[in-house]
Amino acid sequence: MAAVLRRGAKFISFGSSQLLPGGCKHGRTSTLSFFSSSNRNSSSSSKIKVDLDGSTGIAVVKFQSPPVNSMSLDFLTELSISLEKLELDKSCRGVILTSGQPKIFSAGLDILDMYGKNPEHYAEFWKSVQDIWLKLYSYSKITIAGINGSCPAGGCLMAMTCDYRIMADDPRYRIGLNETQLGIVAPFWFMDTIVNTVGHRTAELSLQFGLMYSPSDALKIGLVDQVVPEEKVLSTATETMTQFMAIPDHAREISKSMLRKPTVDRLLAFRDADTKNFVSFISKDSIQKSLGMYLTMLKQRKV
Ligand SMILES: CCCCCCCC/C=C\C/C=C/C(=O)SCCNC(=O)CCNC(=O)[C@H](O)C(C)(C)COP(=O)(O)OP(=O)(O)OC[C@H]1O[C@@H](n2cnc3c(N)ncnc32)[C@H](O)[C@@H]1OP(=O)(O)O
Repeated sequence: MAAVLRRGAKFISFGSSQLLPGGCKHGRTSTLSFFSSSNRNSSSSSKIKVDLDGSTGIAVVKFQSPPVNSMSLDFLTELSISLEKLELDKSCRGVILTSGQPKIFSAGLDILDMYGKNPEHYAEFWKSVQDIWLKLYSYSKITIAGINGSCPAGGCLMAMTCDYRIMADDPRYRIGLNETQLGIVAPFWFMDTIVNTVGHRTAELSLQFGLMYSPSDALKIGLVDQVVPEEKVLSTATETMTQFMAIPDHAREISKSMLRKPTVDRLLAFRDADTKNFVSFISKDSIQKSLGMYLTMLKQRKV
């Protein structure tokens, strides 16, 4: 997996990979805001901000982990706690996942959690990735992803767990499972999720090439359900949520569960083996070396 850096171009190459077109640089500080109206229930951990509107039953869960909402162990833990609280909250009927960072929904798994750590850390990290997928893929409430930025790999996986995906119409944004472009293989449950979303043939091409789709191409293959101007992502998500809410909860919930249970059960059955596979794969010297080079390239990239 030789790494090649093409500076000055729109993409960076890692092995045969292309990084997403970017150019945006992000501040590292975050601003927390609070609502005081009696119908709103807001909470904010350092990386996840939750705003539950008691009058509509809709919670907006905003990722606020600068610069790129990468899914670190801390991020995943905070997200998991927030989702658990909302699932137990009877006043919440649906959750919109979106980003508070400009131009990025989520950069996927945090590479720093997969690099230079010990096997115990890799196992803990991987279990938290499995946990968030299990939670979201079998979430009883309605989930909508408001994809207001790029969304590679783990970011795409998280969006695919939702019941509906709305993406901002910006040709610079990309979404997809690009693992093969990084020289790694998407785990079987990532694969199951994309097969369930876009169908087997499209998933085959998508996974083998590690394709990253523009919003309009993602819409064509059914990876997202709607593409709207960026400023309308949240309002469209709210309107769509209202349509889902018109369906009796129990009937919708049972339908979702029946459709997704076999996929969920497959990970549950092989969870330990999957963790062992991940730890042994990510601990390999060759993989660590490649991840190190990839990180260096990300940090050096100036476009
Ligand atoms: C046989 C079976 C065996 C099973 C084994 C399974 C193995 C498979 C394991 C896991 C599957 C992997 C899933 C993943 O999600 S891997 C992560 C994939 N993500 C990416 O490749 C995205 C990389 N990032 C980018 O392309 C860009 O950063 C961007 C388009 C998201 C944003 O671009 P831009 O706005 O220009 O920002 P910068 O590139 O300048 O980045 C800012 C800052 O953030 C750091 N960074 C970016 N992405 C990550 C990341 N995923 N993790 C950690 N850090 C990240 C970047 O390095 C910059 O840092 P700084 O210079 O210090 O500010």
